[in-house]
Order: sequence, then structure tokens, then C-alpha cells
Amino acid sequence: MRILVVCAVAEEAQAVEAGRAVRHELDVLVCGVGPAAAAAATARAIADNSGMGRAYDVVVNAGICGAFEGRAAIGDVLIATDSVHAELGVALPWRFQPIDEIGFGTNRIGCNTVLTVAVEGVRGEILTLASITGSDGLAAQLAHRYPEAIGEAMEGFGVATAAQQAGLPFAEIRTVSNFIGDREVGNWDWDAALKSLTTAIREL
Ligand SMILES: O=C(O)c1cccc(C(=O)CC[C@H]2O[C@@H](n3cnc4c(=O)[nH]cnc43)[C@H](O)[C@@H]2O)c1
Repeated sequence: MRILVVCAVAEEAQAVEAGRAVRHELDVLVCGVGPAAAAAATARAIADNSGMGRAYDVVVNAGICGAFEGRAAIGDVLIATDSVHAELGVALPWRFQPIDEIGFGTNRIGCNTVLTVAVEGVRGEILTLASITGSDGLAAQLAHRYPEAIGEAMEGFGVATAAQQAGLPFAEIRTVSNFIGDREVGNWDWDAALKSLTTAIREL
């Protein structure tokens, strides 16, 4: 199977490369941070490879993430059931209205579960945001709005949109470097998250 694995930064790509198994043909793409860069880079890679007669069978977004406290722990592997764009909609004074409710598409893309069936981890929704949630108050609001969400990152929905438009199955695998909330970047455990990412990719 030909798999395109999309990572935001080089450190994540290296962790994925370290978990590469011979049973899959795996290309690793570094797309940059955020959903716009992720969608653009993924769409281009899919089109370029298809044009060269090396079409991908599946697209995976892999990287580190924040977890909702109580729903996952640092170093855990998170496997998305759905990739959900938490900012796509209308921010009303009293509530957030997802784009689905106003008839302009959806903020949710379902993930393929066959590819990740052997990957050990916590399964649930993974949110995509263009901005990292940097306070406990905002984290609590998000956790309330998305009771099934286990984590947040910044690229999943962008990669998923490019895959969906190309008719390709999509999976999102994240490993937890930090809890979502008050921002103490110094406390992020990149090592634990990147080690877990290598293990998770090996299990694909
Ligand atoms: O702001 C900083 O100083 C800083 C230091 C290290 C890394 C960053 C990033 O922006 C990396 C974000 C990168 O990692 C994913 N990620 C990890 N944890 C979270 C989170 O709690 N909320 C959202 N995204 C997260 C994300 O997918 C980015 O690709 C900044």
C-alpha cells in the first residue's frame, strides 16, 4: 500500500521515518504548521504523485498534539475517529454554531479505521484549530462543546479535506506532548510524544 504521511514539522517527520515498516511504501511530507499549509501541501503532493503514475492509496496526518486532561495522558497515542475543525462556523455571543447548522458544508470528516486497527491507543475525535488553545478557560469551553474530543492539533482537518477531495481514505494519528490549556511550552514533552509516534507508525 502506498501511504502519504503528512507531518507539520521536521521532528515529527523524523519520528515517522524511524517507525517505517517494510510492508508499506511510505512517503513523508513536511507541510508546515496550520490547516491551510496542511491542505495546500497535501493536495499538491497527491496531484503530483498521481500525475507521475505513483498514486497514493491512503493519506495519514501524524504528529504531536495536546490532550484534554482526564481523556488522555502525556505520551499516549490518539487515533481519530473523526477530524473536526473546531473553528469552522459562527462564533455567536452565547454559543458556537458549527458550519453544518447553516448549510455551508461540514466541520467534521470521518476517519478510516481499517488502516489503524492494529495501532494501540485512545480513540475519539481530534480537533483542528488554527490557534493553539492557550488557557484553561478556553480548554474547558472546547471540552464542553466537544465531549467526544480527546485532543487538539493544527493540521488534521486540512489534510483530511485534501484527501477527501481526491477520494482517498484518511487517518489521523497523534501523540500527546502536552495538556490543552494554560500555555507552558517549556513543559511540553516532545521526547515522549515523538517516541510514541515512532511506535504507532510501526504498528500500521
Ligand atoms: O509557541 C511556541 O513557542 C512553540 C514551541 C514549540 C512548538 C510550537 C508549535 O506551534 C508546535 C505546534 C505543532 O504541534 C501540534 N500541537 C502540539 N500541541 C498542541 C496543542 O496543544 N494545540 C494545538 N496544536 C498542538 C500542532 O499540530 C502543531 O503542528 C510552538
